[in-house]
Amino acid sequence: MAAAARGPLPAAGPDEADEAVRGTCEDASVCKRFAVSVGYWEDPYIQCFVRQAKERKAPEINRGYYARVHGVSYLLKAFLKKTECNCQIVNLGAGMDTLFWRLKDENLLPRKYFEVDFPMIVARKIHNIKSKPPLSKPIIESHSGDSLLIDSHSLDSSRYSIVGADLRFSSDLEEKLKKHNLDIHLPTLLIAECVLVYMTPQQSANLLKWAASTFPVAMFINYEQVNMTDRFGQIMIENLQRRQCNLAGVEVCRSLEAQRERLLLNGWENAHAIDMMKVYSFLPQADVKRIEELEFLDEKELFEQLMQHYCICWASKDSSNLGLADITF
Ligand SMILES: C[S@@+](CC[C@H](N)C(=O)[O-])C[C@H]1O[C@@H](n2cnc3c(N)ncnc32)[C@H](O)[C@@H]1O
Repeated sequence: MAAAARGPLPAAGPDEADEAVRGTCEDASVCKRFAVSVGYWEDPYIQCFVRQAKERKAPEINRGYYARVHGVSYLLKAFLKKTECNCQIVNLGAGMDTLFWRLKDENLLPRKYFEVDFPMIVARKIHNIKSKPPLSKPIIESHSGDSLLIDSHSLDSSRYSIVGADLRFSSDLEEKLKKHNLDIHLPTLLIAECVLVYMTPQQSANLLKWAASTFPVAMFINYEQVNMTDRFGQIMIENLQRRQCNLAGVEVCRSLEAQRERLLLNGWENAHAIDMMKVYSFLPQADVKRIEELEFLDEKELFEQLMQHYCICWASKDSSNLGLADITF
């Protein structure tokens, strides 16, 4: 994490602000692509969405992404196990995420996998899918029934749908997802990876409330910033503001307790929030040994600070007693 540059912070208008938020999609996929190229984890699909990063990413960033991908995947697989894949996943603000293809390779596809992002991001993702057989073939293979619907703004197959919508408007979101055969009675996992922080606390509360009141059996996984009121957090905020990117929801990212409380206040139960240093301490020792040998990490203190400023939060609702409340690291 670079130190903050000096000078006044420019203000962004609403369109510029949304454009800057959409730009974070690129940041996430470029960082994941770089970490994959160094060997942190395997993902043959990410290269279909992003060319190799021009600049190297620092080892602390790569390790952080490893813990993020591993942490989200650990909870997700626990959910798939509890539901025996008889479920659906809704990935909110999915960007260029490759989870659908990775789950298919592992024979772990849910009954249906949905992704939502801004229409412009969705159009970009669909363009890639249409032009790259390693992406389109698995969708065609997993599809059954009527013809697969794919145009420049949405994709609907029997196992995978991509929907263009603004998550700040949950009624519009529900209508669009239902057109793609969302089944509110199926156990549902909602994932938000670095997404809620770009909405105001009221908007993310509406989204969380909508999800909690719509799905009787569900789990929510949220990965994002935490402990943002200290000096390190302020530098992170300033660095993003310099790119016109405003963390509208940063107030909820003040502490682990605030993150947990938000889930409870908006209709979720069994809520947990842990920082990424803790997640790192839960990684299997063999994995830690392998990734720590990949690159020399000079800035141990910086790595620890970075990891203390991101967290994974999860919560569930379980009227069918599937045991979702037991899911933990
Ligand atoms: C930091 S990126 C993360 C992408 C992906 N979740 C990942 O981890 O690779 C944030 C994503 O959320 C999307 N996003 C943010 N606010 C949104 C909103 N209000 N409606 C739809 N998508 C949104 C952005 O377009 C972007 O793709």
